[in-house]
Amino acid sequence: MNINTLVEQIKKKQSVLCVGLDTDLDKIPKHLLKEEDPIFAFNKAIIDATHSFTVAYKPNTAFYEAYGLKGWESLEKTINYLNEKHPDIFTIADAKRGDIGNTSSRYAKAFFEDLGFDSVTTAPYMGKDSIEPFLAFEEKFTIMLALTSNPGAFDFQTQTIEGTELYKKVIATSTTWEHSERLMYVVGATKAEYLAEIRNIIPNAFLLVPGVGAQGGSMDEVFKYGMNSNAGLLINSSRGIIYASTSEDFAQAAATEAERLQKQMASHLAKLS
Ligand SMILES: O=c1ccn([C@@H]2O[C@H](COP(=O)(O)O)[C@@H](O)[C@H]2O)c(=O)[nH]1
Repeated sequence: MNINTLVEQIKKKQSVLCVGLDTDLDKIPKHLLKEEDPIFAFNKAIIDATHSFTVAYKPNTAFYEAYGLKGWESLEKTINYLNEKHPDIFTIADAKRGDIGNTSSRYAKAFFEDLGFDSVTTAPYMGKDSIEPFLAFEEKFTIMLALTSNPGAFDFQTQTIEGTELYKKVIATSTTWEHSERLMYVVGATKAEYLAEIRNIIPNAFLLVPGVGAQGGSMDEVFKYGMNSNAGLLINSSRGIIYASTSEDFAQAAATEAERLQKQMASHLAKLS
């Protein structure tokens, strides 16, 4: 996808909402378990109910890989459904990959070419040659973990090395790589107070921000410190939306929660031209 399409969608829908499809057979409504593919049936119902409030969907691949071949088929059906029905909605494979170059190039092929996602999340710990194979793909985006939402982010990411916090060094270094314009960054909503400094390093990049809702991050703080002139944000909610109800009314409840978040976002996005 072209970045302009994403920005147009944000302005049109007055939303930066990303719905996380972390679909768990132990949590979805029991009546769906009799379907041939309960995971896809659930995802389809969630997509049908929420697409007008959202600009992105993010299946976390762990929830599909956990069910082996069947899970991978559900993931493939989900991305095919999104690409056919909603080609203007941005798709994220939350897979957190990254390996030596020739292995990373296989991951990039799998998510960008074979499955057809617009973007994939990557872990930058192995450095430039582990990320470059993803950046080689035109009109695809590589979303690098920068400052994550979990408590363990303080173990390494915020540690100071030679006078600079590691996450800042990672972000700044990545801006020197070829095709760095195809990079986006994960910053947890639970770390919103760090966003102003992150914006000093990458004023124009899009940030994928998980951690509102179940993890306790504040959406208002994310907008306050992280918004740029294109919005520059994709704010993810997974459990808060898809499990808003675990009964037969789950899709309607998901739509109600997605609309509530979209309205909150619209009040901030109104400031954009
Ligand atoms: O720093 C990170 C990176 C990724 N995630 C993922 O986002 C969703 C969050 O789910 P919620 O249910 O809205 O808490 C999930 O897929 C995580 O693996 C993250 O939370 N933090």
